[in-house]
Amino acid sequence: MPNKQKEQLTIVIDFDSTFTKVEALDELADIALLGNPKQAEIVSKIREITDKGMAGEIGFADSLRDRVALLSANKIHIEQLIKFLKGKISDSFKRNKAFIQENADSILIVSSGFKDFIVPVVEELGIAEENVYANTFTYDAEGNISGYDQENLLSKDGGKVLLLKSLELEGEVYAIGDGYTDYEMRESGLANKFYAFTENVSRQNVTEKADFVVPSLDEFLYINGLSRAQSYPKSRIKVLLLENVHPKAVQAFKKEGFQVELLKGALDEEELIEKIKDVSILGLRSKTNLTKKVLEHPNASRLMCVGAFCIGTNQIDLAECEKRGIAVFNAPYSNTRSVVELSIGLMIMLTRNIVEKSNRMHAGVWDKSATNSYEIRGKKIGLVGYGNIGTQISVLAEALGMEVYFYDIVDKLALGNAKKCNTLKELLSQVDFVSLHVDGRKSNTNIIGEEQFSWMKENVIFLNLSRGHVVEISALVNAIKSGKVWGAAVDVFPYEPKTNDEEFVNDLRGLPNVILTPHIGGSTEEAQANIGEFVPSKLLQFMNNGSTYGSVNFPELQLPPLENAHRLLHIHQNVPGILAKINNVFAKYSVNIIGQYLKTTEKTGYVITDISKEYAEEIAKELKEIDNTIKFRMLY
Ligand SMILES: NC(=O)C1=CN([C@@H]2O[C@H](COP(=O)(O)OP(=O)(O)OC[C@H]3O[C@@H](n4cnc5c(N)ncnc54)[C@H](O)[C@@H]3O)[C@@H](O)[C@H]2O)C=CC1
Ligand SMILES: O=C(O)CCC(=O)C(=O)O
Repeated sequence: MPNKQKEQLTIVIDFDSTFTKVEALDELADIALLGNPKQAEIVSKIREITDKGMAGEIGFADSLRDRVALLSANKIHIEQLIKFLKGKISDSFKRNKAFIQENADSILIVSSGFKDFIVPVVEELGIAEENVYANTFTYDAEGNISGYDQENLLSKDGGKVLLLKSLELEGEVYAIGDGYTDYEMRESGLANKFYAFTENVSRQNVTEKADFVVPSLDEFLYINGLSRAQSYPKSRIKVLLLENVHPKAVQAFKKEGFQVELLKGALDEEELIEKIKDVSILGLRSKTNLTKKVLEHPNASRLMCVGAFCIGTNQIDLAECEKRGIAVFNAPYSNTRSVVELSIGLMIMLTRNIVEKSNRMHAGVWDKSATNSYEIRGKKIGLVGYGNIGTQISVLAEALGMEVYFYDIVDKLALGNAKKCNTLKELLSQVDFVSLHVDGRKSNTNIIGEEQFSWMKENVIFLNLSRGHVVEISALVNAIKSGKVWGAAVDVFPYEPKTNDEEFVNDLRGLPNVILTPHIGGSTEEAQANIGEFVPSKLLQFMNNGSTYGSVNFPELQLPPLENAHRLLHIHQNVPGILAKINNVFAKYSVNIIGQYLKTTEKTGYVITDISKEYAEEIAKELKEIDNTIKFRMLY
């Protein structure tokens, strides 16, 4: 973007918990006291003093003196600390290295910490030693810290104010920091504005005094119209994650600087309409329905992409999302193995009547007998749906000595010795186990009902780990009660409780040799951690560089990284002539196109154009105004 840098602006930046994520003296204590039996006690004492100082509860000079006295550190520890701190530079500072380097002359680091470790760290982003104002340690002959230069203004109470006064800066002075002493520069009138920096720490007594609260450096740069790494600060972009997705997902978005909210349970339509307000990225699992009604509500107007933290996407109105230029991603393989293992385990449990035996044991009944216990080896399993899950079960079941049959609406290659059936009836009428692994499309509603149970063999074992609406529950209940179905395992239900606090109500409750599980086919630590990484990575690629590779409803494009260019993303209805109109705008403004990518589906077109950094601001406006445009955004 054009650099609207202000004339004579000096930016005064704090070091601890601002430039870096941590309080350096606390970390130095950790390093220096390693192996000391009193380490925890001393470090906690130092942290307590730091916090009191930062909150303005004790004078700074006292806080510094007390902490240094507790340290017992030497030069070797300082070297270790520098290495550590270089890895702890705040994410938004790292992201905006270009701004910091270009403006290093007008940036001052003003800290009550110590130059000994601050200078090498800030130099990483191009800030020179002469722009660092901080304390200095004194050392004894062995290199142990013996104290600090007590003449330094920054070692005194109100040190930052004294220092700033002595500098006699001209022009505007903006101070950025997380502590009360940073605010004091504003209070004294020496800084024109104070920005409370909350990326790492947020203190109420500081934020409430600030002119602006900035969750990242991007936000500071955005507010002041300065050049920055993010076109729109991510701290202004809301991510809503539902259904207790894995903490890794929360971390992934937070690390990128987004505003993240995580809710434990699912939301119903009305609740979602309420919560989706201003949300750009939505993450959900199988229980939250993202319907047309939600999508067309004005509250959903900022929604850009959706992550299904699962395989199934039947809970999302994919067509409506596409129509609105919202890209949807899922995790097509991350929990496959978990469902497969559970299905195999359930088959064995049912065939051996284990649940009943276990329940009786808990009631004190020892019933050692082989009655109603069988092996699965040599039995026939029928897989309805031969996709990723169905085929993996096929391979494992065959390895266990089962004969595998499958039926799929799509022509699928048989793995191993599995036998393809041409109709559902052909499959159901000859197998001992029926296991459903179809997807949850609407047309699969009640594909197993009274008639289909009537085709099955007597004493069949029945499993549904696909979707609840695929099976007519009353028909299954009748089949179990009549003895047609000898055992059943059901993991998915037409209605599932929204949270763990809601009662599970279903006619399958209390029936013999029926294992009921709360939709946990994919709920293993491994699967959830995989999903928690995979889905955010797709959503972040979409947000950060426009890639839609792996999207389930959008033209798929894997884009190269954005380097030294602006990227213009234009989503439109797939009607003739849009590309020409887009390029006419570029031609009109003599824009140099570095790269252009186009992909369409039947209904939607997605054109990505990388242009050189000099451009006229009217271009974006004209591109947005092209007829049939659905969404437009710009990355740089
Ligand atoms: N219980 C749980 O926690 C989990 C449940 N699932 C469910 O399992 C489903 C299957 O997962 P994947 O195998 O990964 O999906 P997939 O898309 O690879 O396979 C589904 C297969 O079912 C076939 N199919 C669809 N309708 C059919 C019908 N009426 N008759 C016969 N075949 C039909 C499709 O052609 C496809 O081959 C998911 O869509 C999801 O609903 C997935 C993960 C966890
Ligand atoms: O874990 C979940 O919430 C849903 C799992 C599932 O059914 C899926 O992956 O499709």
